[in-house]
Amino acid sequence: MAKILIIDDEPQLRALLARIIGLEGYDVEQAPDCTTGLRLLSQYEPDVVLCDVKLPDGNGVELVGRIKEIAPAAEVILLTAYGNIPDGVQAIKNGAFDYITKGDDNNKILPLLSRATEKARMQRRLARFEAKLSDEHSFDRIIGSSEALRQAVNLARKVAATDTSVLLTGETGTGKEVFAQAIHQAGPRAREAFVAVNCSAFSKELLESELFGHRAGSFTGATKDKKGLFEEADKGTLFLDEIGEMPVELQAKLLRVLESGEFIKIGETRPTKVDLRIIAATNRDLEKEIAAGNFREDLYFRLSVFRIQLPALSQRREDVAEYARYFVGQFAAKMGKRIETIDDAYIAALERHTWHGNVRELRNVVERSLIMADGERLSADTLSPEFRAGAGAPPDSLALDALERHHILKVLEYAKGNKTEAARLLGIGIATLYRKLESYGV
Ligand SMILES: Nc1ncnc2c1ncn2[C@@H]1O[C@H](COP(=O)(O)OP(=O)(O)OP(=O)(O)O)[C@@H](O)[C@H]1O
Repeated sequence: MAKILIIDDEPQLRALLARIIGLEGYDVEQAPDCTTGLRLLSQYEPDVVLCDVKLPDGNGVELVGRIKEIAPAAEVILLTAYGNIPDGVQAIKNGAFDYITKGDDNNKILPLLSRATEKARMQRRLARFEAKLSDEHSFDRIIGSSEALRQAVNLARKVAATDTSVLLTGETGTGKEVFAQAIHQAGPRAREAFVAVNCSAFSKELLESELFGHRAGSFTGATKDKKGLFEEADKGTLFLDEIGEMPVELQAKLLRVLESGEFIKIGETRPTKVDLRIIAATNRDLEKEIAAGNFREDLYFRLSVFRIQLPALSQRREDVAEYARYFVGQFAAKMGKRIETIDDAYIAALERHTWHGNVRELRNVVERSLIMADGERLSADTLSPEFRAGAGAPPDSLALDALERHHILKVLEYAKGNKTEAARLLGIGIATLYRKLESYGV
């Protein structure tokens, strides 16, 4: 039930309003002055405050700012005296939802209340969503207790509080994007946008228009004005993933944006100003790329003011078991399965493996084995044959083929026959999947 707080010093009017509003199904509290109103604000947590202008210990117009400070999600409707429009206008400037003239606008109160409570509810929902999002991307969600990973987390926590550019380096799947988001969330721009772009996913022309935006008609196909990602990320953070793949000509333009905070949209002549934090990531050795003429040294210096190297999983095998348990819990919940025990042989097989795809590969392997799991015990049998082959089992290619067939068909069944999804889960190309299915006569 939506909650309404009425702040008014006239007892009769207050009681009348409370009755009208209460009859509509709202929960109502009353306060005769500012002091009581402010106290009730934190105790009662109203959705909407109906507030008079002239109060014994203050002025309602000025109170609006205080109310919004204490309860940002609450909406305020001011009750102004007849003919006093300037009060209402000032109240809206101070953050009020609207104002109504006492006595004159009685029929407007209920529709206005309904709109104000709806807005307050949306705001609460948004605040909860933002809190959940920031929790999901916080440093606390970064798994791994090895010394190497903890050192990287410590460095990231330190730099997060500043506004410095960060360069995250490390093999694919080591968590560069996870770190970038945590740095953003723990930094001064947490409430602003985090915009990620994968520089390897676009051709040079497309990447340029994605980043800078364009004016309609500036090139064939540019039918509308388009905001670029620099602008989308204004005041927030732009995460440039796979920066090593950015074409050299664009690197020069990026450097200019970093140095001046300005850029020119495609098809425009006037510069646009932006205020950004840049976090870049790469799995390439940028120093080698500089030597080979593929990366600009000046951009490298600019981006690598603070560099964090994320350790590969092969350098911290002690983390494998922790990731495995974490991902088992995550996927079991997602798939509605109950896993009571994880066999030691299962963990041992994962610890033996060489993880070229690092945490991402490990996560995918756990997801696949949960699809295979039938009971409440997760055994090494749920892993694909290559893991078991490494466990010292006698090589029996016929048995392996049969296992592989069983595994692939089960994954395909889980993916509801969607071959692209099955190939993704299996970690093989779609063409390989088709070849295998054909050999099984499927
Ligand atoms: N320390 C970690 N804790 C929890 N999850 C992690 C961690 N590191 C990686 N992951 C998970 O592994 C997957 C890959 O992580 P991410 O995309 O951040 O890697 P990346 O280094 O950016 O990869 P790429 O270079 O391929 O873009 C994601 O699903 C992420 O949630």
